[in-house]
Amino acid sequence: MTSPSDRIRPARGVPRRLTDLAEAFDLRTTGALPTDATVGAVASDNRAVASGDLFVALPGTRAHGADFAADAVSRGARAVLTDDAGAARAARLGVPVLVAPDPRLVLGPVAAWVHGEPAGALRTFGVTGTNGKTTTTYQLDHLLRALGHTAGLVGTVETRAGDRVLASRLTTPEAPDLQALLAAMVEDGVSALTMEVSSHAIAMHRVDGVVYDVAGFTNLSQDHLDFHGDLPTYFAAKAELFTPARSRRGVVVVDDAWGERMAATASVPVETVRTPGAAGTDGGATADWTVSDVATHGTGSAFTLTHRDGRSLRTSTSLPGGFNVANAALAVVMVLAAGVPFDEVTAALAAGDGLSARVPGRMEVVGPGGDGDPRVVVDFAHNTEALELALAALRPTTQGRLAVVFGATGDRDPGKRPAMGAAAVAGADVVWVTDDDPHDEDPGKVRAEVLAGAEAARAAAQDAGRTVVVREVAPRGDAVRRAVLDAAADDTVLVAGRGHETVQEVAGVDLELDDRHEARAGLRARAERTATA
Ligand SMILES: CC(=O)N[C@H]1[C@@H](OP(=O)(O)OP(=O)(O)OC[C@H]2O[C@@H](n3ccc(=O)[nH]c3=O)[C@H](O)[C@@H]2O)O[C@H](CO)[C@@H](O)[C@@H]1O[C@H](C)C(=O)N[C@@H](C)C(=O)N[C@H](CCC(=O)O)C(=O)O
Ligand SMILES: Nc1ncnc2c1ncn2[C@@H]1O[C@H](COP(=O)(O)OP(=O)(O)OP(=O)(O)O)[C@@H](O)[C@H]1O
Repeated sequence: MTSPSDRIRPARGVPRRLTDLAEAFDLRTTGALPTDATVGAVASDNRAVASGDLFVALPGTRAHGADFAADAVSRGARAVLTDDAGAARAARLGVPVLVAPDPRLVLGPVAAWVHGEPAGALRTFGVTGTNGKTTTTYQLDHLLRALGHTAGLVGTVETRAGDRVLASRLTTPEAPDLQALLAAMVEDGVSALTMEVSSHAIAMHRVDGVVYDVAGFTNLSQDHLDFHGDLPTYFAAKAELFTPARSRRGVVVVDDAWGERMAATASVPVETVRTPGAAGTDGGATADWTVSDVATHGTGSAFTLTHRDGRSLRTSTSLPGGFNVANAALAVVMVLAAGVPFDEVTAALAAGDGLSARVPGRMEVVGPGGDGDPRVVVDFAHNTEALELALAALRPTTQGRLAVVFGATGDRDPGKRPAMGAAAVAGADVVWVTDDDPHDEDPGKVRAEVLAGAEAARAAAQDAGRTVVVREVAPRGDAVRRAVLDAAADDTVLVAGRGHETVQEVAGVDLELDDRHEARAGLRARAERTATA
């Protein structure tokens, strides 16, 4: 995990006058601004402040940024931008104070202005959706590099600016970090940026100040309702991305009603993509792009992508499952929507072995199976739909039993816990209920809510003549190792929910926990058991 002070900043920059800033954004000041006062960057967390920064003190749910303004000034902040409440507390710090009614609303445009609007110097792609953002951005990054771009990537797993890499704290960074990152990318010669745009980020104005050349939409299902309240509000947050203030063009997967609604409500030009996974539609006749002829190809799938004007290409993705065909198709169409010529994209796909990016913790094969061992796959699925799809993706290539190890996140979305338990029983033969990230919630209580759904589904499956084994094991490391040890040679074990994550937050303590490491420990224990048998 990185701390707020870890951020990628440009090495050079043109300091901007505070008087120009106050005028450009119509900011009230609590006194005369020195005409020579300048700022070179922006920070909204005191721990990230460097000399010459503007510190933006935001009101929050847990604190007001003004609580940290004195420390920010001691770290070299040249001025404070805040609201009226913050201004009263920052007044005696000996630096200019600028006031905005809602500083979070101006934070993005101010940070972009201070850094010289860096997004304008990049080809920019933003991907939103409940599931598939990380996978799609990695595939986009892979294709942009195959096209010769120096590509930048921002998302849940990591932030890459050319050769600089930083582990991510948020899926979508706060505006000061994002704009500094974009400025550093421009400085490093990055020509194309791909990033995940979470619904939280849109709702909290983190990406204000960026107009994406192309915005992509994967899908919408139940998640994060503890923040958005309900699905229509969650949808509305994502729909914001497909407006002229935030993007120039859009590409929308219309495999479900939410996708069709996104395409219909977008106020920017949109191209639609439909795959054979489309539920309850007319099979794609009305989509701009249609995926067809999906076939197993190595560990993933080959597929054909055809436009209504007849243009067609055949390519592949290395990641299994129909949903990864949708992610791959979305990535290709987003690049085409950016104006890259069709034949250049076709050639780059051929040269780059299709969409073959390895996405950390997304259907990551830790043990391929064979030599007496089960196949072991680690995935990030942590909501009901993702779990269903991940299990469905692995079932066709599982000769024996399909086992799943998973839990539900504490302090988030309790409504989805029984449904995840039921989804696991519906899709697997052996279900190991364990912990995910409990955060500050009692892990046993979270497991019990998941088990309630699992047990009900298990009883129903038994009545229908299908036996499913449901077990509860904690802590998570034990559950992963036991599932791998318990599996037969022709089984598959899916370890779902945490993917690439290496830290488990338990009651405020960050514990080292990497599912891939635990899975490999289980495979080693099998080898030792065989050796001593
Ligand atoms: C719901 C949400 O997103 N909250 C974010 C929000 O919190 P907040 O407005 O309540 O702020 P606060 O924590 O009260 O702090 C107030 C101000 O004081 C500042 N501060 C705070 C502490 C300190 O020591 N120094 C300091 O300067 C903060 O930077 C902030 O400006 O602003 C904070 C500062 O940037 C974020 O840390 C916090 O993200 C929390 C940690 C979080 O968990 N966010 C998750 C839900 C999130 O954003 N997830 C999405 C992905 C979702 C998905 O698709 O899975 C993401 O984009 O990562
Ligand atoms: N297009 C899709 N539709 C449904 N499920 C998907 C899709 N793509 C991936 N998944 C499933 O969702 C999980 C998360 O995928 P990924 O990390 O790419 O999505 P994400 O939107 O970035 O998730 P998060 O917002 O939590 O970071 C995967 O591990 C997989 O199980």
